[in-house]
Amino acid sequence: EVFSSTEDLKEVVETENVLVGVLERYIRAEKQKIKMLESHVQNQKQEYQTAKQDIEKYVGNPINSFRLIKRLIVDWEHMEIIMGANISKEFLENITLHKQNLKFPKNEDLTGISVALLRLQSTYQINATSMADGILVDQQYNSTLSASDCYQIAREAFLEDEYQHSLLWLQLADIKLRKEPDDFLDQRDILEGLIYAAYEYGYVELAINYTKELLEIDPNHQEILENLALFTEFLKSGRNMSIIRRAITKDEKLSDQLCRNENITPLQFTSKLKCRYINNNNPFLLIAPFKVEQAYLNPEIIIVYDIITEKEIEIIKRLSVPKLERAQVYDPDGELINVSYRVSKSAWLTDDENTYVYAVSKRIADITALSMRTAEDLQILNYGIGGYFTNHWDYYEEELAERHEDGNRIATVLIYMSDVEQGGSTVFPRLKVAVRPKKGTALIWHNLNAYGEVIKETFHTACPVLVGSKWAANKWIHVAGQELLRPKLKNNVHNSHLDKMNIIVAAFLLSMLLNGGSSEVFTSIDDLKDVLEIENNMVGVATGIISLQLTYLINETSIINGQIGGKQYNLTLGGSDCYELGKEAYTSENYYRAFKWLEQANAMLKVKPDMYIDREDVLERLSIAAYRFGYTQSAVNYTQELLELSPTNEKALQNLAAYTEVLESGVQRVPFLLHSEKLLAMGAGCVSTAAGLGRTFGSEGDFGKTVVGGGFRVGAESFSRGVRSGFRKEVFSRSGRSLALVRAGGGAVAPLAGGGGALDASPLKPGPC
Ligand SMILES: O=C(O)CCC(=O)C(=O)O
Ligand SMILES: [Fe+2]
Repeated sequence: EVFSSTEDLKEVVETENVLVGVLERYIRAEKQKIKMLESHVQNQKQEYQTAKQDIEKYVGNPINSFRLIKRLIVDWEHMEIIMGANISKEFLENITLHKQNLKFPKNEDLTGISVALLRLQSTYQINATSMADGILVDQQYNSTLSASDCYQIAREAFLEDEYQHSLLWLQLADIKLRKEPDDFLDQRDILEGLIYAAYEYGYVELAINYTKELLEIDPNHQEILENLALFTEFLKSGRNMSIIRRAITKDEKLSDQLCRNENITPLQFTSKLKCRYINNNNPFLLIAPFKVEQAYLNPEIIIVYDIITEKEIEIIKRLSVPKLERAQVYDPDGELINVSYRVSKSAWLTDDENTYVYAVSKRIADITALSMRTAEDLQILNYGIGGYFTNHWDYYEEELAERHEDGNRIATVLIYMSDVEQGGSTVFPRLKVAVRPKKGTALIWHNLNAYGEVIKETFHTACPVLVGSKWAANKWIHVAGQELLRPKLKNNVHNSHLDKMNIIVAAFLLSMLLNGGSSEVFTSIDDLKDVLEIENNMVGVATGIISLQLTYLINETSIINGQIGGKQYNLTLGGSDCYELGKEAYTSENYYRAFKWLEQANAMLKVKPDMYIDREDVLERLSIAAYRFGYTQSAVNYTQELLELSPTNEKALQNLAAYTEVLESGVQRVPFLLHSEKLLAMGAGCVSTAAGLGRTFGSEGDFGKTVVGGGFRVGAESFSRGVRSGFRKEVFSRSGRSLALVRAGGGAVAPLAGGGGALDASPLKPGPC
């Protein structure tokens, strides 16, 4: 099947080119044959003319006699051979071979593309005449349809029981054929079609008229004569044809309107929507925040600009092309099936097959503040002409959701990887929202609310592509794995465990894993260990604690002193624990939390050294975390402290120079804090409310302040990935795997020293995008 994606159709264009080549060679060969026959015929004619003047004299010449006889025996035999040469056979075989090896459309493609045209007609309200003249909505294109094209569409419409469409296309074919005769189409074919289409549509009288017209041309057409009798009898009986037309639902009507850019939520409502920058307190987003526009407030649908680069799009498209297959949907039994209401091709790309795919997933995690652990692979979509996906929800319904081990699809990230010339919008009929595809932009929404319940208003449609090609990618994020990020979230699978998954449990885990714990604690959380899969997993617990800190506004000191969830626990943290937490925050690029934990670690280790921990390591990381978060003065101070311990540390000296230069340049690096972070920074205690969904896309407001950095994104410095365990000293400066900011050959960190274009101090402005 080729009609459902532009990518496959592109290859079909090449197929046609190859076949045209074969046809041309065949025509040349046939012409050559005719040419040979012609020259022989000319010679013979000439001989005859000469002979005719005096036949007796002619045959009296022995040479002439010999040539006459030879011509008729030998030459004539050659002529017959040439005449009988079946040149076409070889070429036809060649064509058959090409059809097998090249991408070649089948009958189902003709049906598919014809049905697509009918769909475009009804969604975009285009009449057959306009379409045949190349007018699509309000654009004139210079491709038009001939009589036989119109006839073919009518035929397919008839086979699809679309009799009204069939009738209209046949009438058009009729008009066109009268103006421009066609080798492959006969007036009688059209009339026959008109008779049946009119009859099936319930226009019996019209069917009779066409029958009479056909009988004028072809008076002995037996079948038609019989029909005439039947039709006339039917008309006399006074009965009515009962035409069954499918009722169109309110959602369908609204979707069609929205696809046409009609009936979109009024402006006075949308004007309340804001454009903002998000960073989710993620340092990467701090450096290069994403521009976000709200498409709807509640449920929130956001549009994130420039989520993916041109290069990433190109690579992702290239990777997916060989994998594209007809997109399927789940039937109620959970089986994947082809359906006529989803017409596109799709391919799945895994994070580990390509760094660009991984980079996109990682960025989605940053933006949504959701874990990608149980997210589905990236689904790439390519729609052909008329390709669409009718109203649906992305979440699984009822039992299907219960059966899915990672829970339901909590959120959808739909990335547009192309612009679409006409059509192809994503529309939400119940919200009256329509979004036009824009290359590089993503549409993000939650399919489930904070309690894990489905949001029915997310019903949506991918409108048929009218002109152009549509590339998109879906990332579906699942419930499982979001427990720490979405504490209120319930889902069918993990419900019972999630109820227990609260701050107290985190405290238990903390005490167990960081301090050895007590047997009493062990038994009470035994069942949870399996569910959470974090036994002996320092990273998991550390990440969990950092997330919980933000959700419940627990500052470092409280945790260190065992005050969690309004209770005093019999656990305290030492310098090494704080260092572990700081390192983890650093690794997950949460430099603010890293700074806070490492500051604690440094202070504690100063008073009470730990034989396994080198305070230089702590200070180096601490100063870099400070710098990355925007605390340049602290970065300077801690680097100076490091230099007190190790005055010749080359990298520390270079970093100090770099930090000082930034400070002196006067560029203000004002850190962005989420509301909850601000409260935390102000020393608020434990509060009972969770941050909930509001956090997902960051809070509004402060982004107008100075943000340092430029370009699309600053790449991740992954020095500690993969060496999380046993990582102590070998990772740090002395091992040569530099953490330093100043590195030869650039690397991930923006250049700092003079002339470095990356330090763009111009503030980003709030306001509509
Ligand atoms: O392509 C679009 O605009 C939407 C696609 C979609 O809704 C889906 O694949 O689930
Ligand atoms: Fe969808």
